Amino acid sequence: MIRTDSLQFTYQHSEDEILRFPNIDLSPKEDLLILGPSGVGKTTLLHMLAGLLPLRKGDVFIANTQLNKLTRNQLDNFRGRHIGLIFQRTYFIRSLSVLENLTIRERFSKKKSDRYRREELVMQLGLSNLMNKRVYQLSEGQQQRLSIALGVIHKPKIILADEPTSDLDDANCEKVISVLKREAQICKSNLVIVTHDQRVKSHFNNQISL
Ligand SMILES: Nc1ncnc2c1ncn2[C@@H]1O[C@H](COP(=O)(O)OP(=O)(O)OP(=O)(O)O)[C@@H](O)[C@H]1O
Repeated sequence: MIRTDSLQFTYQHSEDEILRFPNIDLSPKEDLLILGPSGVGKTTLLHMLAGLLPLRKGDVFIANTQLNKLTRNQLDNFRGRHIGLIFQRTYFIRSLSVLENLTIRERFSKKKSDRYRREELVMQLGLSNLMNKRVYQLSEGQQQRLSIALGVIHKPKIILADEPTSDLDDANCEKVISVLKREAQICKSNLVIVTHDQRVKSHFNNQISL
């Protein structure tokens, strides 16, 4: 469940540009596609939903937790446990293996490590044979699939994906969307995608445009 109320954001040194966002109200397991042209504030909104940007105006509730009522530590713990982030630019530990990156992400969530879940997920994403490779040895496409695995391994309550398909050909775009939807179903989470990729539109009924 995700609910936002009267969200606004202004970046420091850009005080004349106020970004205003429509309210969001998602029931458990509901998907949302957020569309909009470059610069309109899609990434900013996603970062506010993830508690990565301070909420100066407006509220975000995730599974009945009001993000702006949490202390910094509580917010970090909440994000680690309950939010799955798939960024445009991914943050791996490049000198470690695929398996080590996944294990660290699992540990960070403070949830019990689930070997079956990990093996099933990497198989779905075609990463099973790459578990002992270091991240710098992977191709771009393999790294992108790993970023999805890292975003969902801990079964988050919400999965937030920023432009997950923008650099992909049509076949891989379809594949990534179906993997994300399937993971959201398995994790019983809300899936929120922000994109300007019009190919993704037909896959989601629930859409807002910024
Ligand atoms: N750190 C920052 N400091 C100041 N302004 C910023 C900062 N980050 C983003 N902005 C500005 O805020 C606005 C919204 O940016 P944002 O990245 O959220 O847009 P977007 O819709 O995700 O764009 P894109 O599709 O190109 O990724 C833009 O005008 C951008 O220039």
